[in-house]
Amino acid sequence: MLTMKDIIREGHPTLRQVAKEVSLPPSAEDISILKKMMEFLMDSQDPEIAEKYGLRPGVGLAAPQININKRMIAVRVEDQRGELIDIGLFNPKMISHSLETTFLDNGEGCLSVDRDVPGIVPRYARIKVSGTTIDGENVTLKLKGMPAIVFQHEIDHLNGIMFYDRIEQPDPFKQPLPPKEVV
Ligand SMILES: OCN(O)CCCc1ccccc1
Ligand code: NI
Repeated sequence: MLTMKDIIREGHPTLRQVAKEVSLPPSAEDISILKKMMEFLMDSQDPEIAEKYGLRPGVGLAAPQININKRMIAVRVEDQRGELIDIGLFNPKMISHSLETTFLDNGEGCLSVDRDVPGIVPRYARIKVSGTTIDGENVTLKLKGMPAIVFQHEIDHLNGIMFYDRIEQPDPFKQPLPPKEVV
């Protein structure tokens, strides 16, 4: 099982690289890696297992965070209806997004960042993501709310982007402007 020692921390060069596309159909090895990433999220969200193995709870994980420079992400998060989105994707791609932006009031964190970095992290409010599942199925997901935010955080990792890169400086709590009204 993956534990925190498998997760690289900021300063490790892999977190700043652009990850490579996974060749499809996925190899047995890539499938195994993505399954382990999904299992990590499940373990990290189980209070007993998380406590036993010292896991920080996570709602998403990108392969570069375990020092694998491949375009693979796992997401395990509830949507606003309380539906669990529990998915691993090869080569996820944001194919469209809303003009409208959103953000988490308490900002974001990262399993690869062992410090609090306060500030507003602007994200698109609604996105469409395409990708290939563990079963080799091509899917397109329409996402909003927390799932949309988590997917954007994970896809950023595949492009070497950390959440704090998006915090407005010097005013980290400056509210992003709403999209211009189309008159
Ligand atoms: O890359 C995933 N990871 O570092 C775990 C934290 C995920 C996450 C936390 C807050 C908002 C969006 C995503
Ligand atoms: Ni992260």
